[in-house]
Amino acid sequence: MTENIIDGKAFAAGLRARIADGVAAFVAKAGRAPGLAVVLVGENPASQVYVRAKHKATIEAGMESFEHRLSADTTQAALLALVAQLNADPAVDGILVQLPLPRHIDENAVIAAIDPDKDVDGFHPVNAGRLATGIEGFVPCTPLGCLMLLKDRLGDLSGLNAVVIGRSNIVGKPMAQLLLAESCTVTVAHSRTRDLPAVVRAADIVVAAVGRPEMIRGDWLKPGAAVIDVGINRIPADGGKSRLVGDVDFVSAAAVAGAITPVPGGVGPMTIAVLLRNTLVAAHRNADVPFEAVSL
Ligand SMILES: NC(=O)C1=CN([C@@H]2O[C@H](COP(=O)(O)OP(=O)(O)OC[C@H]3O[C@@H](n4cnc5c(N)ncnc54)[C@H](OP(=O)(O)O)[C@@H]3O)[C@@H](O)[C@H]2O)C=CC1
Ligand SMILES: Nc1nc(=O)c2c([nH]1)NC[C@@H]1CN(c3ccc(C(=O)N[C@@H](CCC(=O)O)C(=O)O)cc3)C=[N+]21
Repeated sequence: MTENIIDGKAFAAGLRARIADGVAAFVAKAGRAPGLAVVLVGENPASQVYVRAKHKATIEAGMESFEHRLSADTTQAALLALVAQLNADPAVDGILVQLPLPRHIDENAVIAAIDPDKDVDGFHPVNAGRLATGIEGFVPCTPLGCLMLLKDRLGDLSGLNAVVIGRSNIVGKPMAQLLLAESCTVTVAHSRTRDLPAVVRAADIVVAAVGRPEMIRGDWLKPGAAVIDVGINRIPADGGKSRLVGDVDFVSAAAVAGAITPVPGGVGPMTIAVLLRNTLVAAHRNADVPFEAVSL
């Protein structure tokens, strides 16, 4: 049974192709390419992989990529100075500071320093507030990518019971806001939730953003539920290697779910495609060019 698998990788490739068309149209009108600045502090191996993937996708979409790699001992003041420089640079439409940051740097202070209208991650409190109050702004890439996959598969989501497992500022909370705005009945579960399997069993939509390998099992699910697995967990595999698994036990869940995203190849590729989408939207706003949203 493979028809219930949601191919995020293919959906993301289609989205990136539509974005590339949008970039070409923007260049024709504005006389410049949209620009994305990515800041990486330190040598976290996973972060290096993501930053490389973002750079490649940015170039392939026809955008300008500005990469800033800083050493792990960079001071908070130096990072804030770089953010201020990027805020003031007219060639930079979007700014992403890769998380996590080294422990001696206050992530909230850095996020708050980014110009909200260049905050293509949607992490700034102004954008969180806009999302919560229904004002247009930047929506975090991972939850917006999850919503796109859900709407593509299910159409209208109104009235459905949705459970979001996880309440982080970058995934769980904005995911819950997006589902609420689609008129779902939303439950947000977390580490203090009592009887999580029973909560999950009531859900038509399950979004797992926990960071615990294969925690959500098929026998927790309501048959036919749509399952979106945000988790990215690297676990040991045979031969001293490692492999990537989600927060959902894919084999048991796929036997019960009506639709399910795999890991890898599900939500991860969507995150990067939506980052490009947000950057294209930012470029239109910054250049004062009207944005004709063609299913982006
Ligand atoms: N695919 C992608 O593009 C992305 C993937 N990720 C992945 O998504 C996952 C979540 O990321 P993130 O939101 O940043 O993680 P956080 O660690 O910030 O948040 C995890 C959340 O899960 C909750 N939680 C932990 N244990 C349990 C449990 N046993 N039962 C129920 N809830 C629990 C925590 O609850 P509490 O608040 O009570 O502590 C917390 O709210 C990770 O695997 C991460 O790698 C993240 C970003 C992008
Ligand atoms: N400021 C900031 N913004 C982020 O959006 C951000 C961040 N910091 N820090 C880390 C998380 C994580 N994240 C992912 C992006 C792509 C994949 C992705 O493409 N995953 C592939 C597999 C990649 C692999 O093989 O390792 C997949 O799931 O198919 C995963 C995770 C963005 N994040």
